[in-house]
Amino acid sequence: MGIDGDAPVPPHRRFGEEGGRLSYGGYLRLPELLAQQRPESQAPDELLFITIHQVYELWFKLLLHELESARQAMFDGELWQARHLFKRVHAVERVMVEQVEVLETMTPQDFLAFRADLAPASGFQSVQFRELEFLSGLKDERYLSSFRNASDAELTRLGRRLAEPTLWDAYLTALSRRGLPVSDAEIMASLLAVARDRRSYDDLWQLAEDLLTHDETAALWRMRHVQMVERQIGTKSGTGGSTGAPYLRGRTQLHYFPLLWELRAWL
Ligand code: HEM
Ligand SMILES: N[C@@H](CC(=O)c1ccccc1NC=O)C(=O)O
Repeated sequence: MGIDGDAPVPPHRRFGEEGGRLSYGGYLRLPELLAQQRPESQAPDELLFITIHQVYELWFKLLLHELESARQAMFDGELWQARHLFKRVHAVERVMVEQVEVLETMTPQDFLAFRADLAPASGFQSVQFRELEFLSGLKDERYLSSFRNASDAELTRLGRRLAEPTLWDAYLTALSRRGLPVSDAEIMASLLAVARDRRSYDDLWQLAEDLLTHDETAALWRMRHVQMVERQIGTKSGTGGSTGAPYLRGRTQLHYFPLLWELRAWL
């Protein structure tokens, strides 16, 4: 209660100088961060190109952090916590899809002014992107060879991601904690049981839907990326040595959680 006896007053604290230890730029390491945009060419749009990729890599870093926590929450049976984190993951993923539009303000002519300077670098070599795929369940070891120029630390990270459990492994643990069998032969029946008995299993159902949304939004990004690629380089091959758009179109068919898609046919 407040001093006058009726209106409750929330406790609060006024912040002052606090010894002047932290500042905005110091806390956010802005001198370091803003020194990392260094174009290879004089082309005016290269700053945009670098900036957008760095922003993606920051989002990738956050996604890896949140998805690791969501995986742990599923292992621990704390499904509410996993769902809370997936909400954030989905929001970031939607931003990542929308952000493509910013790079599409660049004309192909302006891209060509610096594209040759980039080869053989390419998105192929994004370690964090591949980590996200591995963590989500798409473990394709063939990509390790595309990381010729990766540092030892990066290769170690990828190797660890290959070895560690995926989001799907964690979801299976969550199912079995509730007494549902998860062997290859029984998993579809368990998924169907969850779908058909929402009174008992709604949390598990909603969590499966969260996984599916993660899968779907990743596919949306791939589709958006390939549209941008066709707009920028048409049928040219990629600086990373692939066929370009045809290779990327093939990757839009991928699913992190194929059983959740297959489930639809059995419902
Ligand atoms: C002008 C814009 C862009 C063009 C023309 C482009 C083009 C390409 C091409 C042709 C590939 C296939 C690999 C190769 O042979 O090079 C590729 C792969 C990739 N790009 Fe881009 N890209 C663009 C922007 C971006 C952006 C903004 C990101 C965000 C990080 C990105 C991330 C990736 C990733 C992760 C891959 C690997 C995909 C996979 O293997 O499934 N790209 N890109
Ligand atoms: N692979 C692209 C070049 C490119 O987009 C790129 C080059 C260096 C670092 C990141 C890139 N982004 C995605 O592939 C191309 O073939 O034009």
